[in-house]
Amino acid sequence: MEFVLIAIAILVVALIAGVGLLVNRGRRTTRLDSDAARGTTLTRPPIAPDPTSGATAADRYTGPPTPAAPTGTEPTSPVDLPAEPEPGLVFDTPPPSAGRLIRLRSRLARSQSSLGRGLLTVLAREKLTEDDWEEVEETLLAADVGVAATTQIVNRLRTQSLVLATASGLQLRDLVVRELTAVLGPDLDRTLHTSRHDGRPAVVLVVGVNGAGKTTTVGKIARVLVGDGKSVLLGAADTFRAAAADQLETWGERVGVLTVRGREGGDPASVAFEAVRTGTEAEVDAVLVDTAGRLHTKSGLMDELGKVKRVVEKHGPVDEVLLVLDATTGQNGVVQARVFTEAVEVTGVVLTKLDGTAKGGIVVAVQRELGIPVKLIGLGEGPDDLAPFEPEAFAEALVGNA
Ligand SMILES: Nc1nc2c(ncn2[C@@H]2O[C@H](COP(=O)(O)OP(=O)(O)OP(=O)(O)O)[C@@H](O)[C@H]2O)c(=O)[nH]1
Repeated sequence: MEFVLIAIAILVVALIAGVGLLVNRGRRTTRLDSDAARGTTLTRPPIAPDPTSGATAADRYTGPPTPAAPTGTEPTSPVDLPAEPEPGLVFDTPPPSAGRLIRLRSRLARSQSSLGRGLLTVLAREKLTEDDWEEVEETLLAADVGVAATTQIVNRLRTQSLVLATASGLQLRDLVVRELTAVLGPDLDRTLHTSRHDGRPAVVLVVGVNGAGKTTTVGKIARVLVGDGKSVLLGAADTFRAAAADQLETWGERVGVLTVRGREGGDPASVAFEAVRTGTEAEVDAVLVDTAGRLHTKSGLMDELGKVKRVVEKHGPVDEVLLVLDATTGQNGVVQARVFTEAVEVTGVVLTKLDGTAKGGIVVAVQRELGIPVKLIGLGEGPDDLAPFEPEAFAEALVGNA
């Protein structure tokens, strides 16, 4: 009887070990060296062993493949070994970011039909009455453009009533595109600071409320940068939710970039610090740090965010603090944003889920009320559904074809 019990116990242990090995296949998480924050680990993408030495390629891996440097210039990263995926595994090669808004413009269909089409339908009427102008105003307000910008657009269109009366469909469309572009802040600086400078990587901190799309956005930005030929390292400073770190590692592994993560419930500032330290040693172009979602109404959590930034700044200034806002939350996003800007100096907004709303005008309200440029927009759940924000292309997409 005893033998049977012992045999069963051995079988169970062997089974658990086998399942563990299968689950972890392809994921290499190693503890960082002794001066790393307690419990912080580094996940390397799965890559093939180097047959010429005892060490595996993973041991020597320092970043994703570096694109060929133009002749006469030095490569920016010390990568001496192109990362080769394990046999059967291939890193994704994301498309470059240029022109994405135009390619993804159909995702704005809901805003296009209610805002763009709505405006054109009213303005095309033969003689515009007071009721018609009220309808124009309501259309803009319903799309969350905001009161100030709505007044500006209506006033400018009214002064052009004579032009409107004789305009062709195409001229009318161009006029509406022009007026929408004007309120979208065409002159704001939307540069995403993700290039190495002063011998260190650019550091990007991503913040926002729960479920806004932060982790997804960090993953998408990593793909944009890899697609544009840059080397990246990810920091999973969302220690609140282990699944968020897993999610980020998966994004990283798909394009061959490293992820630094911490223990669940650990200190997010330590993880962020370690991520920047590791990225600096690996000489990557940019370190992207994901933070936990936090309610703007919880002052303790907002203080924690301030601490994460201060600790990271021990390495040097943070280059970008991107606030991720869910476009479907409408004007509430503006309220959230105001509180976040009090805790950390936000340098740009990423407006996600614009594909799922008819309120594309929220871009205008966010920028005007906060004075912070929208730098990127999320247009879907797909890995490459993130586009740099371009006012004119956005206005064109909202209005559609005449
Ligand atoms: N339709 C659409 N969905 C999006 C977009 N961006 C993110 N999502 C989805 O939004 C959900 C939440 O995204 P996460 O990235 O997990 O959000 P988070 O802010 O990191 O969440 P917490 O860590 O809980 O705070 C996911 O289902 C994403 O696929 C977008 O641009 N469009």
